[in-house]
Amino acid sequence: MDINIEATDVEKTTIAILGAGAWGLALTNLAKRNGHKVVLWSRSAALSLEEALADVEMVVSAIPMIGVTATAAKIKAIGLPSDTILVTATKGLDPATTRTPSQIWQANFPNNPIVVLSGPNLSKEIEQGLPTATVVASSDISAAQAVQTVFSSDRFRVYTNTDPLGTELGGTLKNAIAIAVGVCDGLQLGTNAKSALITRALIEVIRIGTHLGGKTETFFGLSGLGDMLATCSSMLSRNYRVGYGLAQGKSLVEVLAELQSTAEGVNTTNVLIEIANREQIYVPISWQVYRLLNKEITPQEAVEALLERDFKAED
Ligand SMILES: NC(=O)C1=CN([C@@H]2O[C@H](COP(=O)(O)OP(=O)(O)OC[C@H]3O[C@@H](n4cnc5c(N)ncnc54)[C@H](O)[C@@H]3O)[C@@H](O)[C@H]2O)C=CC1
Ligand SMILES: O=C(CO)COP(=O)(O)O
Repeated sequence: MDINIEATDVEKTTIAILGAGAWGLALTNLAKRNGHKVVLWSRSAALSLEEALADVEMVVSAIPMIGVTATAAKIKAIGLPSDTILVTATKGLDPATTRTPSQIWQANFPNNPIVVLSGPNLSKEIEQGLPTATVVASSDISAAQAVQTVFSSDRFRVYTNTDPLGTELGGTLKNAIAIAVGVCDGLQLGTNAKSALITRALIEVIRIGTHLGGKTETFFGLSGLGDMLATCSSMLSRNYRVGYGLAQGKSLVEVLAELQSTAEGVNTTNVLIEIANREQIYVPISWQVYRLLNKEITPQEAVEALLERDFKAED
């Protein structure tokens, strides 16, 4: 049954949001607009992590992948009540362990409910008040519903889901694909090529994601196809802009310096290829992105390599 949530009707939650980047700020504004009490914490804040976490019912991590392991360890040392809901909004893979952020949080807090928040959520559009939807996924459905209540509004439609890993992997793996599609557009290969690339990339994401434990149907939802379409069609996507910039002949260092913001797809592609090599998963598109990012080929050679492969069936 659909429930229409009015901001004024719901109980107010005390929340710590970690990471004061574009996504942490957008999530803070969404929760505050619903009347929840939000403490926004960042590494440079005057407030200590311990102070930020005092008496909160929910912790939302919008920290980039690079900071997740250390932050989770710090919070573990501080200690959290086992009923505090941990929400992870990071889209990345840990280079040291190849784990997802939710797996890192769960390993540190085995008794706490963990919820993944992911969807087609370009933060700039959300900050402009434009409408979108997202997914909150957990094996603990009441925790997912609590997060749904915190963030839902007439501009931000939040769906629950019981496949946290699939939800998280959709949002993470599409960043490598957004780089590939940025290259495609940067080289002006046309709408047919872009459509073919996104469609074949979805098959690739499903192949990897289901191998790692996600459910096929999740990748056809908002956090899979939905997020892939958003990031593969917008200059607001940092990952897309990485590919676009490389196609224009810029170096990766130059492109990242211009962005001055997190593009998780660079690290994710490297970790993904480590996983694919280890577990023998066929990832032709991500493989070409990997070779391009590691200066083994040019953008043009990456396209040629994809088109020159052996004939195969569409599966
Ligand atoms: N911006 C967006 O539209 C969305 C971003 N995300 C994800 O959210 C995460 C954060 O992204 P953004 O906020 O956009 O990045 P950002 O580049 O705007 O901000 C990152 C923030 O994290 C801080 N930070 C950097 N290294 C850190 C560390 N080692 N420990 C703690 N904090 C550190 C930075 O000081 C900065 O405040 C990424 O995983 C991204 O994929 C997810 C959905 C939407
Ligand atoms: O994940 C995002 C939108 O859902 C943000 O994409 P970028 O990290 O590529 O900007």
